[in-house]
Amino acid sequence: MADSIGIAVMGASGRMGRMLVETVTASDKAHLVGVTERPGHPWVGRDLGEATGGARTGVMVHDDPLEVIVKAQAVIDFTTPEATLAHAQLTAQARCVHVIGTTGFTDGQIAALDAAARHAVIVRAGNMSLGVNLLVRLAQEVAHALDADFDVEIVEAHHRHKVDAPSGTALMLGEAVARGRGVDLAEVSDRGRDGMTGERRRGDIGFAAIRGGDVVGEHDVIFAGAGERIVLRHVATDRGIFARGALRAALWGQGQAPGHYSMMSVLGLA
Ligand SMILES: NC(=O)C1=CN([C@@H]2O[C@H](COP(=O)(O)OP(=O)(O)OC[C@H]3O[C@@H](n4cnc5c(N)ncnc54)[C@H](O)[C@@H]3O)[C@@H](O)[C@H]2O)C=CC1
Ligand SMILES: O=C(O)C1=N[C@H](C(=O)O)C[C@H](O)C1
Repeated sequence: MADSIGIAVMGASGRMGRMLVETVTASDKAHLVGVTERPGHPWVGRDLGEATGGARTGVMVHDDPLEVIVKAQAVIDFTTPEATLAHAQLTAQARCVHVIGTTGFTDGQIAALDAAARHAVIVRAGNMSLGVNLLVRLAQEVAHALDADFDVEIVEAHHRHKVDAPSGTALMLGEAVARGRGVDLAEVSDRGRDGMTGERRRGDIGFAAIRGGDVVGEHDVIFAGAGERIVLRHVATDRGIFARGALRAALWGQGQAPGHYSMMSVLGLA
């Protein structure tokens, strides 16, 4: 285990938490040093393996994040914005790499993460997959090549349990299009059309969200012009792509200077 880094997974019973535990456990570059769940969760105080109906692992489920952060070289966090913010205070104090997959932050919450990143390495992305991060780059280039004669619409679909919209990925794609056009997304973002909306405003970037069933995550960036349409699409069929990206970020973060990084840096696309 000399070269293996110790990882803590927050929110271990979640859809992503389970996938992260599996991915870290299977890795020869990292090992699990602890996991957490929210206070009151039935897994708290139990052995992780037994909680999932398997054999004992010796890894206990804690509801106190500090218990696991002090043992970890990297924390992987796909929980809620409030929990992630609380974790960021502790990872900054412990100088521990904090990989954040959580989405749905307010601008104020992101500013708080910027402050924590003055002391520790934070890698945060609304989508940790290689494919989506490449799509972000492509969307920026296509937006740069086209003018506002092409209307941009970002359409995303997710499972029925997702609580935030637009998705973190849709916002990454919107930011990329805005960057490509040299505009501020906040000035041109058009979300949640309903009723007598009036005609589409030239240059707006539209967002639409579909929720249903067990859709892992699908994103289209549509450039709609007169007589033609370009559609850039990513379809996720397995949450393993996000977990593998998060583990890669945790390994990449070791030895980096404090800062608030994205997956673009991890993947060498920055
Ligand atoms: N960046 C990326 O690549 C991806 C990001 N996500 C994001 O990750 C987040 C989680 O997604 P899911 O796993 O689908 O949700 P989930 O609801 O299945 O899991 C979240 C887990 O966090 C736990 N939790 C809540 N508060 C906690 C606390 N204070 N301490 C410890 N655990 C706590 C919950 O009990 C739950 O088990 C969402 O924001 C989602 O959008 C999801 C997939 C990929
Ligand atoms: O909640 C999810 O499931 C996902 N969330 C991320 C997002 O908000 O974009 C990434 C992925 O699409 C799955």
